[in-house]
Amino acid sequence: MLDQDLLPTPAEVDAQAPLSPPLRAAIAAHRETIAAVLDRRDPRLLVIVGPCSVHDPAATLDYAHLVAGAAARFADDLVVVLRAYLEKPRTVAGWPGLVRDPTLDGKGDLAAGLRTGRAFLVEAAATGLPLAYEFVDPVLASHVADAISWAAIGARTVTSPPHRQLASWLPMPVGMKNTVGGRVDLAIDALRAAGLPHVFPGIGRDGRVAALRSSGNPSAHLVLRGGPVPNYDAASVAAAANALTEAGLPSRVVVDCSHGNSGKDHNRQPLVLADLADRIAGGDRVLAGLMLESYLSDGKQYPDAHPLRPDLSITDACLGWSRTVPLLEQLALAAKRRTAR
Ligand SMILES: O=C[C@H](O)[C@H](O)COP(=O)(O)O
Ligand SMILES: C=C(OP(=O)(O)O)C(=O)O
Repeated sequence: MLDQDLLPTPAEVDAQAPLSPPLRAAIAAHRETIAAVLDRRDPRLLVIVGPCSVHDPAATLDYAHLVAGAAARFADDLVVVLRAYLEKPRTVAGWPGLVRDPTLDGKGDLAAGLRTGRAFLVEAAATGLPLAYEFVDPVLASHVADAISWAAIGARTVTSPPHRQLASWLPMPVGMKNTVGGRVDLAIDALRAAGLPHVFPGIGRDGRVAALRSSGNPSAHLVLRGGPVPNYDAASVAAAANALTEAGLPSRVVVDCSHGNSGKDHNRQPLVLADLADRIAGGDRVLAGLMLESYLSDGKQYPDAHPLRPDLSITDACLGWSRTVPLLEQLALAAKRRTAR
């Protein structure tokens, strides 16, 4: 029995689910808008919102249309980006995401996962929303990167040199998360590495292993996601901003209201957000953006639930859409007040 399956190349998945020229132009414009928010050339607030993971593409597209409606409504004050996460980094083990296990049964049909995932990204991009993606496996980056407008290097991979080098090559702003243990200094090391040019092995469009050459990511930034204790409070954000300045980096941060900042309790996300919204309304300009884990319905289910609900997260618990809309309103008002100051 063969112990390997050949995967479609980036060019092959692109040919099956291509991005049209207008969509490519829209993605280029989204990347520039997000970079402008991070540079304070655009006074709006970045809001990265969406499910922990995509397990049902059709239901996630329904959710994306709701987000697109809200994004248009709040466009004067917010730049809303959809979490379109197709790979999940697990602490030990667990469902690794749609690309790695599209049938959710452990079969690991990566070829199908890449095709399904790519088709989802193209449809999600067609809603007009910028897409956010955590690049978990650098080998798969070239299959999806052209559809993505904001990237994360996550808390479990931020210390990895291949991920830092990948970030230096990715053509969109990349958020580096502090580690699971709460280390912000290691994320700052990652930002410094991502800002530099590198030559490193990766997968080219034809699927061959290639020497990729990067010129450094000009829009890499810090994402505070909490650790054993939260780090969204004013003192932690100020300490992170000082550390960024000392490292010669721009002092702007994105704060993740979920993960270590919510203790993985989705009911705490609105409390975290309310605190941040107050500070933004009060004129805090270090806070460039926020992340929220939100989906159609509130909470989560186990991935082996029968029947599996399309509208409920199978990884981290999310806020339901009806609880998300008032939070977007709150953030839009806070951003408007900050701009008016
Ligand atoms: O964001 C999702 C999870 O927090 C991440 O993939 C880790 O999950 P785990 O600790 O349940 O493996
Ligand atoms: C896994 C995630 O975050 P973190 O790396 O902060 O745990 C995520 O955002 O899905």
